[in-house]
Amino acid sequence: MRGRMRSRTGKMGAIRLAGDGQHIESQRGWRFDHKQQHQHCNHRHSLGLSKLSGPAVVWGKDVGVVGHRKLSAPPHHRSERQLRTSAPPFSWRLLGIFIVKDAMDDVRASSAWVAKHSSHVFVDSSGIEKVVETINSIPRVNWDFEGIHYFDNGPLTVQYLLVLDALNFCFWPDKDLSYDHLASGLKAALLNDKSAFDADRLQKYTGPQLRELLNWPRPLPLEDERIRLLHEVGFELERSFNGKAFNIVEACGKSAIKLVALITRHFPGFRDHSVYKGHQVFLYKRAQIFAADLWGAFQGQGYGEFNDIGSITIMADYIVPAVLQQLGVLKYTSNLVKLIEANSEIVSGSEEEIELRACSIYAVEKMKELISIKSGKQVLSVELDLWLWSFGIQFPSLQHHRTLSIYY
Ligand SMILES: Nc1nc2c(c(CN[C@H]3C=C[C@H](O)[C@@H]3O)cn2[C@@H]2O[C@H](COP(=O)(O)O)[C@@H](O)[C@H]2O)c(=O)[nH]1
Repeated sequence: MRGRMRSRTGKMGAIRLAGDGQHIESQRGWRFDHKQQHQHCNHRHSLGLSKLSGPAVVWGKDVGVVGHRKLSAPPHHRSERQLRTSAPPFSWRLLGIFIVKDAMDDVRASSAWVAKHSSHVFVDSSGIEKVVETINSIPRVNWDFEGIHYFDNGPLTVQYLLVLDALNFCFWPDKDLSYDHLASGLKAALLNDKSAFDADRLQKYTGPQLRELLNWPRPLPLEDERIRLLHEVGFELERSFNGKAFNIVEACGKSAIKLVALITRHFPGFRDHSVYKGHQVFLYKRAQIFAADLWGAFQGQGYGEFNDIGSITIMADYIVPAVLQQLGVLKYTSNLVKLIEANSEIVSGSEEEIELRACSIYAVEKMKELISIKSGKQVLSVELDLWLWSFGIQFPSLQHHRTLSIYY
């Protein structure tokens, strides 16, 4: 497996996973060993990173290497430029190696596969045409249209959004609970105590403490899972990213694709995938919404600047499929209609559940293509998602499918 790494100086160095599966090697003479935790790296082109020390990711085309880098010689008598050019000895603690794939290509391709083989949910192309003909332009919905999110234009907002999206799932079992309670509850908690989402604190919350933080009077749906995921986020943030979510974003060089790859690589709770008719399907709802939320909150600037924001698909949750069905874009079998109307639980990982989510992604990708053909306008899936979702939540009577899931 081969890839290429671009250093900060713009020079290219090939990196590859060695045949023994134990080493990452570069043409420029550095080598990581899985077995040894500490490596010395003396080549000035080898890391190509913006910082001299701290958590860092080296990106190749196919391989990513996550590490924590420390200067082992004191830098007091050298300028930063000298340090870069005179090959200082870095100590590099290897944290992980992962295969870089275009996660959103996986989402798009596997959703299309499901749509082609589906048995319970069908994408109606005439329904898509009607929607595209009826709406002259997609209404622009402001990201924080509800005014419920924390925003300070800095790193704490990134920390807030990661915690928010780690818990952004399955509100429906409590009929009074919604996403708004989570977003505004976490905001109030942070305004009250700026250290509430520090990595060490995240690892210690209990169910009752989370309820208290959100000012929610009774156990939350899937509360144990929510606590497990909070701990996971705190632990991995501390282990690999100096406790700070902005380090994850900074490591991705303005790429949403890399961000989704890194998040799903490091935080198993975000790895939203399943097996459908023997085929692996990737939907990555919460990982993608984290990128979308950054983009929306920071208005495409700073921590929200992604050169490839167009690669994100819609976020397959339980609201958007219901809206698409109302619009005539999705058609269900009568059995599935009965299940949804009776509020029966649809098992997580069942064909029905995967089809509902994957066909929604596929349908909106098709809608996007048609808009581009008809009007020449390039709309983003993120924009279509926010439009469909904000439309759906205005109708509390909208009947959606009910699956107990940590993914959405
Ligand atoms: N596709 C999609 N699904 C989304 C969101 C959001 C919130 N995004 C915020 C970002 C900017 C805006 O200001 C939004 O406030 C939540 N959800 C999902 O909805 C469900 C909750 O529904 P209910 O129980 O009625 O609150 C649940 O699965 C949740 O994960 C979205 O944007 N797109």
